[in-house]
Parts: sequence; C-alpha cells; structure tokens
Amino acid sequence: MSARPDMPSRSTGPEITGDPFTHTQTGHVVRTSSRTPASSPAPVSLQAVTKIYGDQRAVDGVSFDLHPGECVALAGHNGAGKSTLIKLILGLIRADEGRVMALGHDTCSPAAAQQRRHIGYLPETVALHPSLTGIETLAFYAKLKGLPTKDNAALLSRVGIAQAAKRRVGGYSKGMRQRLALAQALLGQPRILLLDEPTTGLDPASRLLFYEILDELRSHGAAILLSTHALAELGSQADRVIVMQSGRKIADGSLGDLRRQAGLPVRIRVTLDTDLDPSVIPNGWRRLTPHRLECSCSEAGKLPALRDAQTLPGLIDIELEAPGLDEMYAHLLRREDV
Ligand SMILES: Nc1ncnc2c1ncn2[C@@H]1O[C@H](COP(=O)(O)OP(=O)(O)OP(=O)(O)O)[C@@H](O)[C@H]1O
Repeated sequence: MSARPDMPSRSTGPEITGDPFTHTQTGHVVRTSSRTPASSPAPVSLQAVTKIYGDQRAVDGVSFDLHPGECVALAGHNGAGKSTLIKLILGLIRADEGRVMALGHDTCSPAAAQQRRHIGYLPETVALHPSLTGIETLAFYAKLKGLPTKDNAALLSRVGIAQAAKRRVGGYSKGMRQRLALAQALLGQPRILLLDEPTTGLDPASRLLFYEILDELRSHGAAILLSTHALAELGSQADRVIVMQSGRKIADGSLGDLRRQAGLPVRIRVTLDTDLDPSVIPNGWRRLTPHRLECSCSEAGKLPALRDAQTLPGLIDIELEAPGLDEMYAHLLRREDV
C-alpha cells in the first residue's frame, strides 16, 4: 500500500470540551467515549445535521465527531438514517441544515472534492463489473481516485484473493466480491473509512480477516465508521457505538457506557445438589426447579446476591449472565419509543 498522506495540521471540528455527555431528545444522557483526546483533529465532524426527503427527516439534528484511530459502529433499524449519514459524509448528498466536515472541509465545498481520494467507501450493495478481473477492477478504482496502481496486487493479497487476481469478477463467489469491494475501499490507505454493512455475506474466516484489517487501519490512524444491524457482532469491534432511530441519534458511547446507561438486570443462576426448603430461599431469588434458583439484580446488587448464593446449602454451580448487546440495543430503542 502507498504511504499515508500527512494528517491535517489543525483541527477544524469543534473542540471536545467540558461536557462529556450526549443528551438525547427524550432527555436521556449517555456518557460519550473518553478514549478520544480533545487535542486530536477530528477527520469527520457533524454539527446539527438534518437531511429531509419530502416530509421525512432521514437525518434529524445529528452531531458527532470521528477521531483518528477511532472505530465507531453506527447501529439502527432499517430506515434509521445510517446510509444517509454516510452519503452526507461522502458529499454525495447535501445537508438541509447543519454542517458536515471531512478532512477539514465542508463536504459540499469544491476543496472537499480534492480530499475524497483519502476517503474509502464500501457501499451496502456492491456493484462490480462482471467482465473485469480483480486486478483490473482495482486499477479502475485507483484511476478514479487518481492513485498509482503499483500496490494493487499487494492489496488483493491482503484481502486474501491474490490467487483470483486475473479471474473475471463474474466468476467470484459473494464473499470474494465482498473482499474485492473492501480492497477498493482500502486503496490509498484512506484516512476516513466508511463501511455500510461491511460483514454481510462474509463467512467466519473472512470476518476475522476483516477485523484484522480494521485493527491495522486504526493503528495507522484511520477514522472508521461502520453501519450495522448486527450490533452483537460488530459492536464489540468498535470503540464507540452510535445508535440511530428515525433519523435521530439516541445514544453515543462505549459499549460499557451504553450497558450502564441501559441499566438492564444481571441474572445469577445457582445449581444445588439438594432439594431446597422454600423457607430458606433468600429475598429476591426464585425457584426455577427444585435444584435451581435465579436472581435478577442490578450491577450494584450483583455482589450481595453472590454472597447470598454462597450461603445456600449444597451449592455446586453459579452462572452469571450479563445482558447481551442485542438485548441492550433493543432496550435503548424501546426506551425512545415511550
Ligand atoms: N433518496 C431518497 N429519497 C427519499 N427518501 C429517502 C432517500 N434516501 C433515504 N430515504 C429515506 O430516509 C430514511 C433513512 O434511510 P437510510 O437509507 O439512511 O436508512 P438506513 O438506516 O441506512 O436503513 P437500512 O438499514 O435499511 O439500509 C428512510 O425512511 C428512507 O426511506
């Protein structure tokens, strides 16, 4: 791959200052990630951005920054506004209100067009020409971006399809096409990478390779935004998760922040080797079977409940079940519906 161009010398996005909290429209507050330093320039900055189609607010007053080396997952149901946000950052569409900055320029300004070669984009639906070979496809995209083609063979190798470089794309499997599409997004080692549903159609091995590539790009300082429905899968790869609903940003924070904020119960289950007398079941516990008890408690109530569990006669096992990402995500969305 070619060397990464220099980062912009000054910040053009708003400084991250005193208030580390995101306030949602229903008054809920989520602490934002503390990982990103206030001094880093934000390669992407959205300020109160709205995009309207007819009477539909596809994106409604959304603000956030993406920092160098940061990977942010953009989650939300169908129609939440994820792809529209990505198109706004790419400068493919214009915001009706607010401002979208990428690499120091308003994305609708003529100067932004010069910067687009430093932005990698993997669209949700990948349309590759079936009669071109893999290496020809990359050469085509490199030319569009005004980049040299000398590193393209190495790039195909990086995404694991070097052996198919000279085969026509029409004969590629779905996973191979997705890998090739990822390779075109990586051309020129982008400083911003926008990935729309990137793991759709990838098998487990391809996913692992994809995560490995994400890590590598982050370590080179790329700012990555990836949209997903599969929060349980991709959320754990991200430094931060932004949850969208009906065009609005309803949560923004690390997974830990979101988990704490959702306040979902932790479940503790114990197995006993004796039939327990119901009169000795501690407060807050319920009997699942004569040998199994369960307690649902808050994070704060976890340790006291575990202490209770240890006093139970005939204890042979304790299982702890934290709320899953999908459960937390569903809870955040439900909460906003109220
Ligand atoms: N060009 C357009 N013309 C009219 N409405 C549009 C257009 N693009 C998007 N919308 C509407 O804006 C809303 C947000 O769409 P968007 O594609 O951003 O959602 P999404 O979160 O990416 O959904 P999905 O997960 O299904 O891809 C939807 O209601 C959609 O119908």
